[in-house]
Amino acid sequence: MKRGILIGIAGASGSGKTLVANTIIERLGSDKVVLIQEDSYYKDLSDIPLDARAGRNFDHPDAFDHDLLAEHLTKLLQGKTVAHPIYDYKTHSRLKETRTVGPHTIVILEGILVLNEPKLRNLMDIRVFIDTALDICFIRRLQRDIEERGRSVESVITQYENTVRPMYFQFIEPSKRYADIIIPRGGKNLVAIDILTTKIRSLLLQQEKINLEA
Ligand SMILES: Nc1ncnc2c1ncn2[C@@H]1O[C@H](COP(=O)(O)OP(=O)(O)O)[C@@H](O)[C@H]1O
Ligand SMILES: O=c1ccn([C@@H]2O[C@H](COP(=O)(O)O)[C@@H](O)[C@H]2O)c(=O)[nH]1
Repeated sequence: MKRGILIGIAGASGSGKTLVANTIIERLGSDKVVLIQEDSYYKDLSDIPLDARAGRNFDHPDAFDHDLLAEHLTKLLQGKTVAHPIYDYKTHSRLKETRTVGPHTIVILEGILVLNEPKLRNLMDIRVFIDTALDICFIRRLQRDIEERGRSVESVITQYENTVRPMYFQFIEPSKRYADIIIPRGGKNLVAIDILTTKIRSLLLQQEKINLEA
C-alpha cells in the first residue's frame, strides 16, 4: 500500500531544482520529508580509466540507473528503508558506502531527466518543471562546477557544447509537457515556492491521517 507522496522536480542543470527543493523542505520544517536526487543514481564508471570518464555523456537517460531509482522510490513510498547510493562527481563513480534512507511521508525527487523517464513520472503525485533561461543556467553551472565539482572553465564549456546543451533540447525541454506546474526563473521565485509548499503541506497532513487510520 502506498504510504507516501512523491513530488518530482525537473529542469535544466543549473535551473535551480536543488534550491527550490531545499527551500520547500526548509519551509515545511518537517522530518517527514526527504530529498532524493537523481544524480545519486548515475551509473558507476569506475571500470573505465579515470581520464576517459569525464568525456562521457552525463545528460543522456542511459547515464542513469533509473531502474534502481524507481525501485528505491517505490520502496520509500511503501514505507520501506533503502540503501541510497552516494555519487562522486570528481571521480564519476559511486562511493562504497551508502546512505540509509528510512520511510518519509513526502519524497521530493529532483533531477534533469525525472520527467522524461516514464517509470519515474508515473510514480509522481505532482510534477514540476523549473523553467529558467538556458544562458542563466549556464552561468550558474559554470560557477558551481568550478567551486564545488572540481572543474576548469574549459572543461565546463566543452561539456556544455558537446552534451549538456544538445541533451537539454533533445530530452529535458520536451519533458516540460508532462509538468503539472511550471516555475519560471527557478530558485528564487518565492511566490511559486510558497504555493507549492502550501499544497505539499496539505498533502502531508492528509497522508499522515490516512497512514494513522490504516
Ligand atoms: N534564482 C536564483 N538566483 C541566484 N542564484 C540561484 C538561483 N537559483 C539557483 N541559484 C544558484 O545557482 C546554482 C545552481 O542551482 P541549483 O539549485 O544547484 O541548480 P540545479 O539543481 O537545477 O542544477 C546554485 O549555486 C544556486 O544557489
Ligand atoms: O559525473 C558527472 C555526473 C553529472 N554531471 C553533470 O551534472 C548535471 C546534473 O546535475 P545538476 O545538479 O542538475 O546540475 C548534468 O547536466 C551532467 O552534465 C557531470 O558533469 N559529471
